[in-house]
Amino acid sequence: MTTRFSFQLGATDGKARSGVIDTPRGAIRTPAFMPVGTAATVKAMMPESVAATGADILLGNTYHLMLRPTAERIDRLGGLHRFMNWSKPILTDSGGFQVMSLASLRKLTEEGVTFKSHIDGSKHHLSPERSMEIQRLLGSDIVMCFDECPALPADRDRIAASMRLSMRWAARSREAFGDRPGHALFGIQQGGLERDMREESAEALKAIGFEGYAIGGLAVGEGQEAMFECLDYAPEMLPVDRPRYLMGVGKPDDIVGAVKRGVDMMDCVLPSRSGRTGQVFTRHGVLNIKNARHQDDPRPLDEQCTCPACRNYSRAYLHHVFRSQEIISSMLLTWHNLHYFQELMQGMREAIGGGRFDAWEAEFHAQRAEGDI
Ligand SMILES: O=c1[nH]cnc2c(CCNCC3CCCCC3)c3[nH]c(NCc4cccs4)nc3cc12
Repeated sequence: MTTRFSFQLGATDGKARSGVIDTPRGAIRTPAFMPVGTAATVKAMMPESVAATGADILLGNTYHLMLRPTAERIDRLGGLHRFMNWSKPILTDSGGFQVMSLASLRKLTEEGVTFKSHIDGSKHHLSPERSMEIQRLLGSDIVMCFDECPALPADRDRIAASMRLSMRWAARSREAFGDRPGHALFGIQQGGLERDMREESAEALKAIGFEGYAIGGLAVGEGQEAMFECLDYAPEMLPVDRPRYLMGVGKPDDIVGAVKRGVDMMDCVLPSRSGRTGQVFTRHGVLNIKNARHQDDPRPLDEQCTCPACRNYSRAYLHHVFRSQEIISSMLLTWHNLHYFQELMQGMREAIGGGRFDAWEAEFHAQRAEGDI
C-alpha cells in the first residue's frame, strides 16, 4: 500500500509494456481492462464477483451519478467506494462524453455544457470546475479531465477547434483539481485522426502535466484500421513513464492491437452490456447463446474457462435461462465475459513479461474461428 499515486513500468516487448500503478487503494496491473460500473454497480455483478474476475479497478459514471442519486448524496454517505462496497481503485469519467450522447437540449459554450437530464428533464450544467468537484465528491482515485470528443468523420477545422477547446478545459481541470496526494488527474489527448493535431494536443497536455494520459477521440466510428493507424503514432507522443489510457475500447482484437501499440489501460461496456444480450466472448471467438443450436448442447461455453458459468453450467442451461429471461442469465454471462476479458489481459501481461508477446498474439488470432463457435 502507498499514500502516493505512481506508475512503475515493468517489462517491454516491442511497443507493448507491462507495469503496475500503485494507489492508496491498491495496485493496478497493466495492461488493465476496466469494467464499467455505470450507476454504482457493474450490472448483474456483486462487487466481490467483479474482484473475482481479476479486475483491479472499475469505472464510475459521473453523468449518471450526478443526476441520480447526486454526488453530494454519495459524499454524505461516505463516498462511492463505501456506497457501492468496492474498496479497490475507481476511475471516474468526466461526464462530458455521456452528456453529448445521452442528455437532451445540450448547450455547449466555452464555459461548459448545460443540459436537461434524460431521467427527469431537470436542468444541469457541467464544466471543468463542476466535473472536478463532482469527481472529488465521489472520491474517485483517478479523475478524468473534462473534454469534448468530436464525432467522426469531422473536417480538420472542427477537429482543431474541438481539440483546442479540450486543451483549455484540460488546463482548467488541472487548476480546479487542486493538490490531492494519492489521487490522479489524467489528461485526454484529442485531435481525431490528424497526426499534427494529436501532436499539438500531446504537447499542450505535457506542458500542463498530468499523472496519466488518455487517448480520446477514438472508437467513435472510425473503424479498427483507422484506429490502429492512429495508435501507430499517438501513444509515443505521450510521456513514456506515465499510464496511457485508450478510452472506450473495445472488442478483444481491438484490445490486443492497442496493447501491441503501447496502450496500458482500456474501458468498455462491451463485455457487460453484450452479456445481457446473450453475446458470449471466448478464446475461440463469439457466440450468441440465444441461438437455438445451443438448446441441447451439454458442453460449457468454453472448455478451458474456469469461471462459474463454464465450471457449472451447460450451453443448454444458459440458452434456457436466457430465453426465459431469468436474472441468473445476466449474472452468469456477464461474469463469464468479464472473466474472459481479464484472462486476456493476464495473458498479455505474462507474455510481455516473458518477451513473447508476438507468439501470444499469433496464438490469440489462430484460436479464433471466423463466425460463431
Ligand atoms: O474522447 C473521449 N473522451 C472521453 N470519453 C470518451 C469515451 C468514454 C469512455 N468510457 C466512459 C464510460 C464511463 C462510464 C459509463 C460507460 C462509458 C469514449 N468511448 C469511446 N468509444 C466507445 C463508445 C461508447 C459509446 C459510444 S462510442 N470513445 C471514446 C472517447 C472518449
